[in-house]
Amino acid sequence: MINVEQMAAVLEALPDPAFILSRSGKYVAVFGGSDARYYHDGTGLIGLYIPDLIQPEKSDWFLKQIDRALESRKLVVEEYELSNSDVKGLPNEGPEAPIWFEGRIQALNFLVDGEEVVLWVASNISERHALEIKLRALSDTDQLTGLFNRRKLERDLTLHYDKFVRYSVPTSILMFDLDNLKKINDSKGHHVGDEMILTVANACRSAIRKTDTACRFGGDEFVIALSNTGHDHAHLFAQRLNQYFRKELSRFNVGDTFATASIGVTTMISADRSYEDTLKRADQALYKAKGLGKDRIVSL
Ligand SMILES: Nc1nc2c(ncn2[C@@H]2O[C@H](COP(=O)(O)OP(=O)(O)OP(=O)(O)O)[C@@H](O)[C@H]2O)c(=O)[nH]1
Repeated sequence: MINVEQMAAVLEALPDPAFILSRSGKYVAVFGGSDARYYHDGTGLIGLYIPDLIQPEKSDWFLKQIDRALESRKLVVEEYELSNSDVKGLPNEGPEAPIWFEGRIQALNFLVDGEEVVLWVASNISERHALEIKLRALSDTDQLTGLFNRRKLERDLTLHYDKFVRYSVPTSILMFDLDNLKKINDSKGHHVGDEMILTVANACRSAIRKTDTACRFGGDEFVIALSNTGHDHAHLFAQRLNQYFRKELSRFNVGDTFATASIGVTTMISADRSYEDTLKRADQALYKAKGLGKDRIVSL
C-alpha cells in the first residue's frame, strides 16, 4: 500500500501540472509540472483567482471550461495557447515562448470552502502543435512552386462562397494554362519547362493580396481566387498578368512557338449553387481562350 507521504510524493512527481480550480476560478492547489524546461512554477498562484490574473477574454474562456466540466461531469479536453506574461504572478523562469497546452478538465466529487472544484491537467503540447502546423502547411502546398494546391483552394473557395451567399461579397476566379509547354519541354528540356512554371508562380505570388489564393491547379494550370473582387477589377488584374506573362515568358519561346498563357475569368453570381459552378465557368472561359488562338483573356 502507498502511504500518505508517498501519495504526496506521487502528486509532486506528476510530469504535467495538475491544478485544482474552483467554479469561481480560484487556484486551490497545484501539483507536479516541476520541470522548468516545460512549465512555469504555478505555486505562487494558490489562493488567487483567474479573473484577477488573466485578461478578461481569456479568463472568461477558462471559467467557461470549468463550468462545462462541472455541468457535464465528463472529461473536457481543449487546446489553448498561453504564455507566462498572460498570467500575472508567474515567474520568468521557464519557457520563453508562448506554450500550447492541452487542458484535461474533470469535475471532482468534493467541495472546497463550499465551492465545486475541478482537476485541470495542463500538458505542454507545443512541439506537437508546431509539427501539426508544419504538416498542414505542407499538405496545402504544391511542392514545385510553393503555391497552394487544389485542396487549399477548394477550402478557401468554400469560405468565399459562404461569404458571397451571406453578404453578397463576390469572389472572382482566374483560371489559366500555359500555352505550348509541351513543345517547350520537348525542345528545351523538362527543366526549362519547370522554370517557366516557376516564373508564372512567382508572378502570381507577387501580384496577389494576402486575402487572395494562388494555386497550382494541375500540371501547367493555375487558379487565382480574388476575394472581394468584382468582374471589372478581375478583368483588369488578368490583363496585367497577361502583359507580365508576355514579357517574362518570352525567353522560353521556341522559334515561332510562343510561351504565353491563356486566361479564363469569371465572378460568383447568384445563380451559382456552389463555388464549383463558378470554377466550371472559369474553366469554360479558359477553354474558349485556347480555342480562339491562345495568349488571351476570355471573361464569362
Ligand atoms: N516541365 C514541366 N512540364 C509539365 C509539368 N506538369 C505538366 N507538364 C507538361 O505540360 C503539358 C500540359 O499539356 P498541354 O496543356 O496539353 O500542353 P500545351 O503544350 O501547353 O498545350 P496547350 O495548353 O494547348 O498550349 C504536358 O506536356 C505536360 O507534360 C511540370 O511540372 N513541369
